[in-house]
Amino acid sequence: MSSVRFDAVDVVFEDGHRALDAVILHIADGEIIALVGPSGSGKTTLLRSLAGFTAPSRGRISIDEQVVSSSEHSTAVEHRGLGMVFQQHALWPHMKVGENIGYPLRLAGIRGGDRRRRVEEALEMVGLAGMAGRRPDQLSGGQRQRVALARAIIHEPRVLLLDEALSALDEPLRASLRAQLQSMSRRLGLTVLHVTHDRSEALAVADRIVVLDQGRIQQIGCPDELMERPATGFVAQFLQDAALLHGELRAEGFRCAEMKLQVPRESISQPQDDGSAADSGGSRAGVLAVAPHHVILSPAEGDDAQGAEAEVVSSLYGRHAHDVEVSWAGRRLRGETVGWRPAPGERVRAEVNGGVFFSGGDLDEQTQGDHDQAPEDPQGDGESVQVPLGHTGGSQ
Ligand SMILES: Nc1ncnc2c1ncn2[C@@H]1O[C@H](COP(=O)(O)OP(=O)(O)OP(=O)(O)O)[C@@H](O)[C@H]1O
Repeated sequence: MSSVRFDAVDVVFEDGHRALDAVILHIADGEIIALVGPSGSGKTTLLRSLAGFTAPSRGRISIDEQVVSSSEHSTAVEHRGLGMVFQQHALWPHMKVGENIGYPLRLAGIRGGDRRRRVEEALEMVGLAGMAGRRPDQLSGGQRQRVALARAIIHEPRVLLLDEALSALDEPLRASLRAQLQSMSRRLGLTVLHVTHDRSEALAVADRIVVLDQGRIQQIGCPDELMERPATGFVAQFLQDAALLHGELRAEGFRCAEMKLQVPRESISQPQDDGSAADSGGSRAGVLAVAPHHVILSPAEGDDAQGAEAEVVSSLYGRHAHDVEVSWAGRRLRGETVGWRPAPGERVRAEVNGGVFFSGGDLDEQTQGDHDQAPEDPQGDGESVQVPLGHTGGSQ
């Protein structure tokens, strides 16, 4: 329904913490944007500053070219024309479902049959037709969340803001609501800003994904772009659980001396290609981001066993491919196996058949987050490992 612009927005809290740092983000009318990043990266702050709950310290936020937030001016929350859904569905327990959903219309002075008709339409839109007379405590968690969604869209918001709106739901309900959300947003032409911890959800529903880290935008792009051309090692690690290997890129390929690893040049992509010294016979130091699909594992004793020896650390079942973590020359790498699932402790052969190279990459010790002796990521989702790579994208 509307376009949104963040122009060089900083948010610095009273204690001096900079939660948003020079954020530039232009969202087109009708676009679905997912906002992802590690805990504390500024996702909720970005959403709250668009909603009007948090004021920028610098820069401007506009909806449809109208400035709603700047350091001098702030449009009241209720006059921004936004719909919001949060993780915990905040329904009024004493009101029936229909009254909950119709409340924004009541405030706007829309009465009687017109209001009832629009409530029924909104209920139908979220798959709850005929439930207007129920009380919230007679609904399941997923149904309550859909009521919250219906209430957020009933007054045709300019922008729909979702903060972990599906996170409290279990699969497969979450998957079906995800699909419903996407098709409903398309049908209504809604502009959506969706904050989520769930990387696969972001890739599934969004037109473009914004990756935030420490208040700065690392990359903005459609799912294919982010997966195939991550702008930084951080993005590759965060979205794909890529391992970051230090080494040198030469004409013949990437070499990581520490792991005695050689990856052929033709299977390496370079987002920052700058007339490569390596192509002209020189070499460049940097980092190879190796995603799980680049790590080829095979049984140690097989006829066609190749590569280096590695030990299986964990082995998780996957519907399409099993998720196998190995310890290889003191490093932890995640790989995938199909039709064969090795057990923890088993010796396997490991090879790397590709990756994305980032030259320079002033990495500090935290990059070694997937080192054997480093503290492990407690959630196993890569989100608590922070990698400050020199290059920051911030591209549009
Ligand atoms: N009112 C505040 N005063 C000071 N610091 C704050 C305040 N609100 C948030 N922060 C800090 O700002 C940073 C960004 O917080 P924010 O809630 O936006 O992160 P997030 O990416 O949404 O995190 P999560 O995924 O854990 O919800 C965090 O370091 C947080 O501690």
